[in-house]
Amino acid sequence: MTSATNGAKEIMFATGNTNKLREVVAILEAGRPLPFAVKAANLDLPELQGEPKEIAKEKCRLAAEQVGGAVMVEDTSLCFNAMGGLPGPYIKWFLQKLGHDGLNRMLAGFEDKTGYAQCIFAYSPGPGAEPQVFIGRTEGRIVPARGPAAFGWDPIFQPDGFEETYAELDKAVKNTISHRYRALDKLRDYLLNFKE
Ligand SMILES: O=c1[nH]c(=O)c2ncn([C@@H]3O[C@H](COP(=O)(O)OP(=O)(O)OP(=O)(O)O)[C@@H](O)[C@H]3O)c2[nH]1
Ligand SMILES: [Mg+2]
Repeated sequence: MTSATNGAKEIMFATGNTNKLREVVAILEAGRPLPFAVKAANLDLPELQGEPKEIAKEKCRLAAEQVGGAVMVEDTSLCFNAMGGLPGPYIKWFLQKLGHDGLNRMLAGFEDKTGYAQCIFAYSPGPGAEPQVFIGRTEGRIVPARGPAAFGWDPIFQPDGFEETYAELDKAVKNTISHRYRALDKLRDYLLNFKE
C-alpha cells in the first residue's frame, strides 16, 4: 500500500456542522491541493468527554466505523486560561446555555481574559486503524460580542495581533490564522508526505 488512504481515492469529512465544512473546503481550496477528494459525510457524532486528543481519536474511530473507509473529523475547544482551559471541549453546551454574554460573565471575576481556540483533526484510513491527530491553536482573548453571529463563539474571540474578533475578520483572513487552518494544514502535510 503506498497511500495514506489504503488505496482509497477519497476521504470523508464527518461533521454535523455546516460552518466547519464551509471553512474546511475554503482552507483546502486555498492551499496546496490534496491527492484525494474530500467529501462531506453529515454524521451526528456523539459529544464525548475527556481530554481533547482522546475525544478527537474516539470520534474518528466511531466515524470510520460508520463511513466504512478513510475519514477525518475534528473537535474544537475554546479554552479560558483563567479557568485552567475550561470550557474546552464542552464549549458547545456552555455556548448553548449561556450565550455570548454569559461566557463573558464567566470571566467577570478574573482579570485574565486570555484564552485560545483549539482544533484537533483526527484522521483514520479506515475502520480498526489507530487515528492520527493534528493540533492547531490560536491564542487570543474573550471580549464582549462584536460582529455577525453566524458561527458559534466567533463574535467573542479576538485573536492576538488583531483588533477584530473572528466574526469581524474577513473569512479569508480567519482561514489563514485560525485554529482550524493550523490543524488542517498539518493534516495536509501528513497526507502529502505519507509513505508506507
Ligand atoms: O465561533 C466559532 N468558530 C469556530 O471556528 C468554531 N469551531 C467550532 N465551533 C463551535 O464550537 C463547538 C465545538 O464543538 P464540536 O467540535 O463538537 O462541533 P459540532 O458538534 O458543532 O460539530 P461536529 O462535532 O459534528 O464536527 C460547537 O458549538 C461549534 O459550533 C466554533 N465556533
Ligand atoms: Mg460535536
